Amino acid sequence: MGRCVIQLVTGPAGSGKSTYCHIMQEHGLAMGPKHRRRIHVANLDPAAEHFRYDVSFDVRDLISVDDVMEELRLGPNGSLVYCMEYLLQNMDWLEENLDNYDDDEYLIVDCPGQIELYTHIPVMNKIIDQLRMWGYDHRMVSVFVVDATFVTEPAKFISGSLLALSAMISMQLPHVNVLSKCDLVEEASMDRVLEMESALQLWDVLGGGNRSSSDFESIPSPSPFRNHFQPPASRENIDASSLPSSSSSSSSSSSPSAKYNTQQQRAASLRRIREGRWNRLTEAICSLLDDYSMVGFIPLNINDEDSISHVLATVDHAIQYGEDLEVRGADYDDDVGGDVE
Ligand SMILES: Nc1nc2c(ncn2[C@@H]2O[C@H](COP(=O)(O)OP(=O)(O)OP(=O)(O)O)[C@@H](O)[C@H]2O)c(=O)[nH]1
Repeated sequence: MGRCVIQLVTGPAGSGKSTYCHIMQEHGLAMGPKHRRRIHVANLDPAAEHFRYDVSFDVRDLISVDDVMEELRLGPNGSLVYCMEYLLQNMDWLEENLDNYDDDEYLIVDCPGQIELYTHIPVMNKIIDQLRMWGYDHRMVSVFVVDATFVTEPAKFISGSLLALSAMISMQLPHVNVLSKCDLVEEASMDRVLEMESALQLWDVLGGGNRSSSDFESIPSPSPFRNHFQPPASRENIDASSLPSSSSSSSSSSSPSAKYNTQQQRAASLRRIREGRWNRLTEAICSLLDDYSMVGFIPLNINDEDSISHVLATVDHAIQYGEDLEVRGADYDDDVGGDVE
């Protein structure tokens, strides 16, 4: 019984996990003769509906969300949790399927994306622990897929980074974050995002920082960032005493439209104060991500073979897959008289 290499593919719903699995399977077969690799793909998502890859084994043969919803009359989320706990109690099913692969084989597992399965009800972590006990400890890598549109808006960028961080910490495996759907993001904008050296810098360029409108002239146009952000007023200029008070509204005018305008001004001032605080909190989170170099993303454009190769090479590197194959190269054989296997 061997211990194949396992890529566990996770990420939010709809982020492109199944597409990633399909693309990698096709890419493995399309690689040159020296590197060609048969990539097996298994589905571990009991709620999956359609996928385009060839499935090696499928958890829905054991249990599916549809069956649980029908038989136990649970909702979709409760059914998913039930299915994963059922899998945990029937791990011999998984062991039997994994036993079909040898040491040199490569398996990608399309996992459910719900973050609750990794944090609140850490059922996926228990499955990973069991895999460790079966001897896959140094044979597993996690690939977290995030939609590229996540990094083109400040709030989504922070949310995506924290989700990726949370997945990395909970799974405790070599970890690669993949930015999917890069073909859908305008090239100029994507290049600019990828040029950024830090989360803080990216946050600033996306318009999250406390900046003046002139700073935004440097963002190339057309750019999705420009549409999504109106720079907030400077924090220093806002304090509670500057807010229009309700008493001033009655003294200035008693007409309904004047009252309405004053209320609008007050609401706008309060919103600016909140934005100032929110920016400071977000900057602190970005600094934390930067200080510990915790989150990075590898872009994936499924229409570009070089991009797919780069992602696969990065994942291989994270798990040191293929390092033992390097010594078999022709150059090395020549150097040592061809004695080395
Ligand atoms: N253009 C483009 N579309 C993509 C890409 N990746 C995924 N999609 C589309 O995004 C949608 C969701 O993709 P899936 O691969 O099913 O995403 P998923 O994460 O497996 O989804 P769930 O398993 O339902 O959570 C589908 O319509 C895909 O065709 C990509 O790289 N480029």
